[in-house]
Amino acid sequence: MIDVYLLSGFLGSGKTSLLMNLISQLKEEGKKPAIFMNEFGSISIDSDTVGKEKGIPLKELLNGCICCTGSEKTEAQLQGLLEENDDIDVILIETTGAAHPVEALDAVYSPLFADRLRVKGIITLADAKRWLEREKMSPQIRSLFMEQIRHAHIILLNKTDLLSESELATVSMEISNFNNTAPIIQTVNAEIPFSYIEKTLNVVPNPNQESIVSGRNLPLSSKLITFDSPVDKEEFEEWVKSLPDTVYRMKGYVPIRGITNPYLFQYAYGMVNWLPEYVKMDPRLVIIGEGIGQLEYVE
Ligand SMILES: Nc1nc2c(ncn2[C@@H]2O[C@H](COP(=O)(O)OP(=O)(O)OP(=O)(O)O)[C@@H](O)[C@H]2O)c(=O)[nH]1
Repeated sequence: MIDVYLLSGFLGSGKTSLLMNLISQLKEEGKKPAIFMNEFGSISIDSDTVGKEKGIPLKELLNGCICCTGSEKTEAQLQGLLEENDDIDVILIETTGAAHPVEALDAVYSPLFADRLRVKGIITLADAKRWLEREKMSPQIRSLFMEQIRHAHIILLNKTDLLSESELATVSMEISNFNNTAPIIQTVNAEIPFSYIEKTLNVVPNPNQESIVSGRNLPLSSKLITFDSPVDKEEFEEWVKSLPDTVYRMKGYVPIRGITNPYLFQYAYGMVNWLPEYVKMDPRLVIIGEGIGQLEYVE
């Protein structure tokens, strides 16, 4: 299993700085990290910087952000990365600053990789100065900025050098009230030992919950459901409608009674989408949401 870490955070919060720090630490430890990056538009300056680090596989999604270009493309990219490099230990994903954490998670978690990738969690860079000035943001941007912090499994309160001690105390307190499950680490230039991140996110997963995002009391988690036998499509859709609205995303291959191959099933924001598959995929479904550990499909 390859460990996957998602680096989240608003535009300019320090994600690239963190990525560079972590790469050099991992290389010092003799590990082989791979990087997945995404930026809006075409060639990004960030990828040029990282490309200078020799010997690290870099797959960049150039045509938009990792989360909105469709998961097939991400899956293909990940597949390529895994095929070309069979000795990767860790994958670091720098999500675009405009990504919602659920979308970022969604992009890396595919039923295709359930046996190969272990998503360890989301590390969010929170720009301390921007937090203080968040009232100046438009409501939509502010909400994204705050969602990234709310769903973090570890928060790096970055750019602390730009704040006075009393401002820093205020920001730390406000953020810990806002997300009371993630540890908050004050950083400058996103300097943090990788061993801390590894240790914090390294908890033994509960085998009953098949949690893909491991960790204790995490705000966001995922769950894998496998199907032993084909289901009735209408009953399945009824079940989908009955789910709590803290289920944000589902995708996978659902075996339908009377149809040869499992259908590709997608669910996002209340919308359901079915697509026939020409290949027989393993019948399993991934659910991403909050408080979903006990969800089961029963006909
Ligand atoms: N003063 C200060 N500047 C910082 C700190 N961390 C990062 N910066 C600067 O902030 C700018 C953005 O940092 P990046 O690491 O590129 O942030 P990013 O989140 O990758 O940015 P985008 O790719 O644009 O979303 C750079 O000019 C950094 O040098 C910090 O702790 N203090």
